Amino acid sequence: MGRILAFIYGVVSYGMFLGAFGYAIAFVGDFWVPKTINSGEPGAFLPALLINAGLLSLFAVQHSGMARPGFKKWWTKIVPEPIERSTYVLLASGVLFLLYWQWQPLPAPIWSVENEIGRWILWGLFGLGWGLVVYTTFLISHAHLFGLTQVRDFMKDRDLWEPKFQTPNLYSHMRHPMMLGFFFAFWAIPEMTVGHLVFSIATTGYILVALQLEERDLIQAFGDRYRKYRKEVPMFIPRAGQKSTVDSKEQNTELLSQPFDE
Ligand SMILES: C[S@@+](CC[C@H](N)C(=O)[O-])C[C@H]1O[C@@H](n2cnc3c(N)ncnc32)[C@H](O)[C@@H]1O
Repeated sequence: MGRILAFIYGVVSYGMFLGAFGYAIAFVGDFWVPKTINSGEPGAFLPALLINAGLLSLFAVQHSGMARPGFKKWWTKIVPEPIERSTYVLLASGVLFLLYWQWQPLPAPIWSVENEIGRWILWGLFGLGWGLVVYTTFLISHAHLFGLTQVRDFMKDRDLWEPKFQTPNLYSHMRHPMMLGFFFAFWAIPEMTVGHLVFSIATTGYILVALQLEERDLIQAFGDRYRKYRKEVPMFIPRAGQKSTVDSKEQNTELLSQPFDE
């Protein structure tokens, strides 16, 4: 019974993520949904800025803090390991909904692209960015990233599957294609407002810091193979004719068996 409930919990958390992710596209793009990054009655500048900074900080602390091995080691004493990722996904989605709800608009324009072709190019890059984010989740493991593999394995009474070091497809040319997608999604905007600029600068800064933490954990888990990959493959901008020579099939099993050790 507990295993079925855990599975249902995982699926519900995943549904919340889908809602939060879909809403993010319209929120950032300023279309379709009732509350967007620029909609609502603007208030005083400083309080609005502080509220937005608080919302973004809450997201950053939850998102990066709860992803650290040290935190997981402690957290899984309270939350059972099979639903740890689903709980992370659920809380991240909840924080995102709070951000959409409480975000304060700062609608003063920074730039406005009037040229029709220029606008289409920017919207194209915006769409490409979100598409890249979705696509890359499937390259490593979509189901594991959002906790579905874990609850399925638990329901079927199997050992929990851990993702291995991988360099498939785009990952053999750049280390962080998903974050590159977010950069396009956050910056390729024909009508840039002060509020949107605050959002784009803060999220870009956050991603650059969060990636340092992620890579530290990847080195901890995969050792020299990740170090070599890091030397060969740039973070975002691929080098012509160059790709990773690290064999991601050859697994570093002794390190992977202790993913929570720091
Ligand atoms: C949200 S994904 C982002 C991946 C990457 N930073 C990107 O921008 O494409 C984060 C998860 O991917 C995992 N990850 C990142 N690169 C990986 C790789 N080459 N092989 C396996 N897992 C990886 C991290 O350990 C983390 O659990």
